[in-house]
Amino acid sequence: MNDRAGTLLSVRGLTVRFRLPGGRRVAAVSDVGFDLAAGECLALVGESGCGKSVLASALLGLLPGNAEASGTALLDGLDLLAADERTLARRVRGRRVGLVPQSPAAHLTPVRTVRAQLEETVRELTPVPRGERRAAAEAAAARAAFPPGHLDRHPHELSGGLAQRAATALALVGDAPLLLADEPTTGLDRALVDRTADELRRHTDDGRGLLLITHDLAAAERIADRVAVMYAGRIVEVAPAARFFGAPGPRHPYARGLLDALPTRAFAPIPGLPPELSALPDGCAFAPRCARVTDACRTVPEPRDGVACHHPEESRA
Ligand SMILES: Nc1ncnc2c1ncn2[C@@H]1O[C@H](COP(=O)(O)OP(=O)(O)OP(=O)(O)O)[C@@H](O)[C@H]1O
Ligand code: NI
Repeated sequence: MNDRAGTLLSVRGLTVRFRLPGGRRVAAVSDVGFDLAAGECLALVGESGCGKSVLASALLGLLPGNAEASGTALLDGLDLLAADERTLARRVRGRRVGLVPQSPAAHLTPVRTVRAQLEETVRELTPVPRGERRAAAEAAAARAAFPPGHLDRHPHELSGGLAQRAATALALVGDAPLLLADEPTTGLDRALVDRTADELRRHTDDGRGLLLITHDLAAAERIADRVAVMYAGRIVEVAPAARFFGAPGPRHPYARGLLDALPTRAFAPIPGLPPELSALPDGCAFAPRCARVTDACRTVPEPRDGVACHHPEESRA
């Protein structure tokens, strides 16, 4: 599942800064790099405000006007960060990158039925001739396990779970090789979280790459092949999910703290708060909260073996 030869998305040096009035700058994403293969799910986890959604917006060319992005993000040879809006609109969004949104209810158009929205998206994104759009829309619904009997309903007539499936069906219409899911399970109960996660996994097993953005570590553990942990705009650890959630466990002190904070584990929160991204300290951003801090932490650690820390926990494999 980690077939490097099948790399679908390759991100290097991705950095996003927001300019604020008064000359302040928000370092939302800093020097992020990762690869994602076809058929692979990479979970991007980290506390609220660490830059996950900004990273996703950068990949989709949907950053607001006060943002500056640099770096590269190659998807099938096309640099998403260098592409112009026309290319992104015509060739990328929906066609090469399917977006499973954070809040499906907000993403769906309230005044139109699910069927109408699916058919419209089929018309926009695929060459399917008019007479076959109805069948194509029904096929997309089926792929997302959306029940055909509910196709003629409006979004407000759907449960949270069905709204999520409708949004996923829309994301699947263009048969994009990369799926980007930003908090797809927010607001769902545990059973629905599991089901939604399993469905996303199924679309990954069909050969798509899935970037799953979530702060739900249980969902990440359930379906991810690898986990990337973000802190204050940087990826501080990337590890195979089995090693991260099992043995030897996370190696970055922040990543270990995230897992230890889970109610199902030690239930011990990390002391302190993440830094303001408009006033990042020099050096390692986690140092002020880290029990293992040393003088070396005054510089930003370079990632080594998937961990950006001057004193990672030893691999106990
Ligand atoms: N348009 C903007 N202008 C200035 N700062 C912004 C803007 N959009 C986002 N930010 C800042 O960028 C940082 C990263 O935000 P982001 O939404 O990516 O966090 P996140 O990790 O997705 O959090 P959550 O889990 O809550 O969704 C935050 O500090 C946020 O305030
Ligand atoms: Ni977010």
